Amino acid sequence: GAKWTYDGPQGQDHWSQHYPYCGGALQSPIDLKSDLLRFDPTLRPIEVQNYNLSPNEQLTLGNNGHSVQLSLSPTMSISSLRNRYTAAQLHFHWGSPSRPAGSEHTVNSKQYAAELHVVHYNSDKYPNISTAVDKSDGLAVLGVLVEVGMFNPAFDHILKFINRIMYRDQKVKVPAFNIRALLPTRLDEYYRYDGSLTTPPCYPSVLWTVFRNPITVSRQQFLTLAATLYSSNAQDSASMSLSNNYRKTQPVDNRLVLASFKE
Ligand SMILES: NS(=O)(=O)c1cc(-c2ccccc2)cc(-c2ccccc2)c1
Ligand SMILES: [Zn+2]
Repeated sequence: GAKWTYDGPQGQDHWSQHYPYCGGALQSPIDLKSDLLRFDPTLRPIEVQNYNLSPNEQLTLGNNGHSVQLSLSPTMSISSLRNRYTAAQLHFHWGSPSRPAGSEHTVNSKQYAAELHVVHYNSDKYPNISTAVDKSDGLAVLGVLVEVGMFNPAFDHILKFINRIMYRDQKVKVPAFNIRALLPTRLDEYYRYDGSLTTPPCYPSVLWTVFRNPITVSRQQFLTLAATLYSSNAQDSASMSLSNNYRKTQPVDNRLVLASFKE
């Protein structure tokens, strides 16, 4: 579709001109405010299957001009939801080298350095992700907040190849690794709400699970993520850095935001 950006004339305040859902209801991300949350004791720990991929398997790491994304094996899934959701891809949103604040969801207005999204589709109901992407029960995304702290060995399985996909539309095959190591230790503490894709076309088709506990990456790892990629392609004379690729928080309106834990 038409090209969109996070800032400027095609920036997020204008997305709804070409993508009407972006101006509609059930939009993501949101600010996860304590006084909005409702503790829900029926929310079970998230259970994932086959996240521990073999290094013999290869995944595609790519720069799509808006994020760095990694294709995932269709053997991976979330098994603890009403339907089975099969993994499709993961990608990140981040700030900039000078401002390590680029998460999409915020917690009591605190913005984290970055955010990881692991995108799954309802494979009980839909044959593939393209048919699922605009259905109200189509997608389930796991959101992981990222803060700067201890070095993260799992994150390096992606970072060590990032200089091969500096420009838009570049892709590279990489060895698979244990994707579970990118998630926080505790999968029983999370926020849950009905929302949308945080990029155009902003379909209100996502069951959001944002884990309470962030993962950490080292400052050097964050800088590598935030300072290496371009949103322009290799031929473009003027290179545009890929940074601050996060959508601002959206109105919650009368949505219920659930928590699987008591504060
Ligand atoms: N941020 S997100 O989780 O809502 C999201 C989901 C999907 C997505 C991916 C596959 C199937 C269905 C939805 C794609 C993107 C995306 C990010 C950057 C550039 C373009 C698209 C973002
Ligand atoms: Zn995302």
